[in-house]
Amino acid sequence: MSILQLDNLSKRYGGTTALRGLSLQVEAGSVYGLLGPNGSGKTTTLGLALGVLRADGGEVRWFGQPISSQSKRRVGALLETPNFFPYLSARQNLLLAADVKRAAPATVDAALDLAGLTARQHDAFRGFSLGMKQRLALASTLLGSPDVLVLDEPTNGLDPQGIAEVRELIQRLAAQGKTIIIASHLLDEIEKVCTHVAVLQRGELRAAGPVSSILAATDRVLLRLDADIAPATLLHALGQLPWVTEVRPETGGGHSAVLAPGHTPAELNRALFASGVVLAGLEMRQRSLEAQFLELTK
Ligand SMILES: Nc1ncnc2c1ncn2[C@@H]1O[C@H](COP(=O)(O)OP(=O)(O)OP(=O)(O)O)[C@@H](O)[C@H]1O
Repeated sequence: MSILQLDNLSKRYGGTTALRGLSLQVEAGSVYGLLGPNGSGKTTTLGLALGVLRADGGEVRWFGQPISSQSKRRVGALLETPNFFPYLSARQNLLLAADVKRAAPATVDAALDLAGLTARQHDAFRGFSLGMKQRLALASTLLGSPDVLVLDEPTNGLDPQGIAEVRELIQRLAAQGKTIIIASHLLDEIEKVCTHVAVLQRGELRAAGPVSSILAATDRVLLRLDADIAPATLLHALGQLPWVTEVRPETGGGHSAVLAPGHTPAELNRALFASGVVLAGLEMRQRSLEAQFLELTK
């Protein structure tokens, strides 16, 4: 089922075009990452999706329908860090937040539990670590038990420990079946927690799909030859395969090459064998998402 569908969304701020015809679809149960450098339009996308900003063109549909107060109740959002009262406990802060949201006070217990804060619920917010503070912020989005969470840069400003805690929490929420939409400029974050990714650059969609297929789209394989086969023979054979590109010698020995989407290392092995090249080794060497991201957004 489609949870969120953005169709041809556009947004300008005065002379700045923040989004240009953005379309994407988030399916139920996915952890959908919006990845892009600063200023690429991630926050604008989330603001439009949540109905906090008005689009200049295009359409937003939640659960197959235009945004409504009913659909808003099913979505918990964390766009900026909420202001908690430093001297109040985690529990008291959440009870206040529940009151503002008109969420049942009973959902506070579930939110504390999911955020792993039950044992510290009576401690004052001011004594919390950065990670705990952010987990409390996430807990506040869970009030009212929304099906979907929308998080803008959820690990921004956290120390490594805090980042790990928040990532674990996001993974826990995903395992519970929540659909999660995360904007981030961190490749690592998207790679670690997301099932799907949309890459934005200057307000335009550059790539979208399952994280695994975006990774697989430019797989690099390492090829090692039997000692009695000349590298020139390999290079000639590779030159006959239009779906093999970027062939280069590797410093550690052997050659590497990139396979076009849809082609597998096994297929390469068969094709080389058919042209008389026997490989001593064939190893998958995925390029890091970082390299791809840099390439996509350069
Ligand atoms: N209120 C605003 N007024 C004018 N320009 C804006 C406004 N909000 C965003 N912009 C511009 O729109 C573009 C997209 O910004 P947006 O905040 O959506 O990007 P982002 O990817 O979320 O970046 P960041 O991570 O830095 O927030 C940028 O060029 C930004 O300067």
